[in-house]
Amino acid sequence: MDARIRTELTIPLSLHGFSTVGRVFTFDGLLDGREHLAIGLGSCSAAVRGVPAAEQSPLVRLHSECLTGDVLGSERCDCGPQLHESLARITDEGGYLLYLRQEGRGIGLYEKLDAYTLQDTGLDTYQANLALGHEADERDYTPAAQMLDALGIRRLRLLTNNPDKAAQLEAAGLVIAEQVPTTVHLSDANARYLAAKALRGAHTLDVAVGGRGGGLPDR
Ligand SMILES: Nc1nc2c(ncn2[C@@H]2O[C@H](COP(=O)(O)OP(=O)(O)OP(=O)(O)O)[C@@H](O)[C@H]2O)c(=O)[nH]1
Ligand SMILES: [Zn+2]
Repeated sequence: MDARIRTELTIPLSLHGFSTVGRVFTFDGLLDGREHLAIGLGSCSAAVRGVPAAEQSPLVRLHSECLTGDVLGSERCDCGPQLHESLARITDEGGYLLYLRQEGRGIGLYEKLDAYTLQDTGLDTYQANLALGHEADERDYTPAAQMLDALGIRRLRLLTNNPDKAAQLEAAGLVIAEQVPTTVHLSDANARYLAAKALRGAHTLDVAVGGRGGGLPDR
């Protein structure tokens, strides 16, 4: 199914003292009917329609919504610092941040918070999803592929440590010229979470082999 750009507009952005300008795109025809956004930054903050993008490889981040991390600054996960890092790096190199409405790896906010309460009893982030009757990760990046297609992007550099994002975009026909890792934003509060991602979620996080104080715990 094809999607098309519905609206584009320029919005000045400021987060944790970092200011930039975003070209914000909305879409019609996205597979899951959710209100995902694409934000063009740096050299991609100007209108892009009609620009041949075939030979370009913009830096692209698929950022899954995390209200607790992105908005409230929760330290249980690394989403807030990753969002900040992504805005800065993409502004610098030129590309897009796709803000995907996939709260809680696709299970929604209330279910994620229920999963947090289970994690407080000892389950890891994936076990908690399963205990609630969900998949460990329910995200489908088909709408992201549709958005990139609507923006005229066929080839990109993907800012992620999650190989599933690259695999799903490639399966949708996009060319991943490079998988660019994000910084590992490790803190005492998110150490168990990042360890679970590295050990059980196959994320390519250097913390799995080192970390602070002799390495991360097993969950
Ligand atoms: N179900 C659930 N979702 C979580 C939890 N912690 C964070 N999330 C959600 O996970 C998503 C972010 O996924 P991450 O695993 O941090 O990162 P990623 O997007 O898979 O990979 P990167 O591109 O490397 O950052 C957001 O939608 C968060 O709301 C948790 O404990 N349980
Ligand atoms: Zn988060």
